[in-house]
Amino acid sequence: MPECGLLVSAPGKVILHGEHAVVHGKAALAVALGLRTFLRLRPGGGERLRIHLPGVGVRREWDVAELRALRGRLTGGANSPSVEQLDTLKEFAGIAADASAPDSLAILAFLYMCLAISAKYGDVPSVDITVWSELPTGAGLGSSAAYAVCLAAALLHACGAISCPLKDGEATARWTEEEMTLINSWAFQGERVIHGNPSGVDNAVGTWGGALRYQSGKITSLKRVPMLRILLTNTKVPRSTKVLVAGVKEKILKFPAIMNPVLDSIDAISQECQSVLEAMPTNPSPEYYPVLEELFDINQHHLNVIGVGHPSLDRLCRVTASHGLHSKLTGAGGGGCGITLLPPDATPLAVEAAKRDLCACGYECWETDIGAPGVTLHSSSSLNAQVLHALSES
Ligand SMILES: Nc1ncnc2c1ncn2[C@@H]1O[C@H](COP(=O)(O)OP(=O)(O)O)[C@@H](O)[C@H]1O
Ligand SMILES: C[C@@](O)(CCOP(=O)(O)O)CC(=O)O
Ligand SMILES: [Mg+2]
Repeated sequence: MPECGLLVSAPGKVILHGEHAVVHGKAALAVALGLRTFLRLRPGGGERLRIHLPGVGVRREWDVAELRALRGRLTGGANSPSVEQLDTLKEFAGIAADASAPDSLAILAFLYMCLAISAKYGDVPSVDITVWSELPTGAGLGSSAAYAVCLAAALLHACGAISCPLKDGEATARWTEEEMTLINSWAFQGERVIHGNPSGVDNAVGTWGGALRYQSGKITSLKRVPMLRILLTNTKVPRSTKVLVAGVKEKILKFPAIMNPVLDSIDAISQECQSVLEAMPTNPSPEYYPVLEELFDINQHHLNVIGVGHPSLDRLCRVTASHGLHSKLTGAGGGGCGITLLPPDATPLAVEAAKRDLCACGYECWETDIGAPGVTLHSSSSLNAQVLHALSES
């Protein structure tokens, strides 16, 4: 156990193309966002394990000996959470069998990861863990994966399975490729608890950062990523990734001959978009944008066809179109966030007018950097004093 504790962070993500299709073996293009989730781990007292998750209103603690005994009861499941294991954890934590509330899923993912990691690499650590985020929860920006990546890194570190790469005087450090692969694989298990059947793209972006193509577990960095300006809009309509992913599966099973070609088409959109992005100079001129915009429009229609649209997202697309801008949903859809491409020749006036009209719908919108670094270890002194203050207040 690190004497002085540790602070880790992982970014959220934006899927440019391929959400849902990626669950069914198609390609997705995703970029890391400049909005992050942070986890602080400190040595605990009195053989207790405490978690504080202000984003989902959770403050819980357990006896380490009790968790060890619970771990002994979690047989089966091999390398992924089984229904029986999750039922045992729900019973232990007092969570209803069909619970899908944010706090329940967060506790369940934590308990599963903590017990599975400690069973493999060491003892249940006596620590205090606090997780907070700049990302909206359940809005399509991969908050679940950023949470799972932070937990994986911190718990693997606490159990001694990965090193402390931070050198004296450094503000941040990254783990080795091998260690990141391990973090990513455990984060995927955490995503499984929250999503049911995740593709793995979100935890891959949370771990590796940057911009990548993901298909059936294969992660490829994009050769070149132009400076894309993207406007993010949160419709604030709540939805659950797990429910939406399950709905798409049902539709594919019901209408395979109709739905599979749509997924193939989404796959082709991802390929086409990747070719355009890799051909674009870092500071792209407007000529590349009409194709990117058309791909956004086509994919948005496809996502409606597979049943993950929402009137709030239709409205978002209509509002931005009235200012000559093109949008699509991002992430699981059904509400949550949309992305709007901001070409270099979009006038500041048009962008401001679009933002104003989106806000008038009750949406929240903001521009953020893309291609941010993946999971990162921070020196505790680099933590913004204000954030610490906010945490102590929450
Ligand atoms: N900061 C956080 N603290 C605790 N749990 C979190 C946090 N962020 C996300 N989660 C978990 O992830 C779930 C949201 O995941 P999901 O429905 O996949 O939406 P998204 O990943 O798009 O934000 C929440 O219900 C909660 O269980
Ligand atoms: C819909 C999906 O493609 C992305 C889900 O992203 P989010 O949880 O809505 O941020 C599911 C997945 O890839 O596991
Ligand atoms: Mg998610």
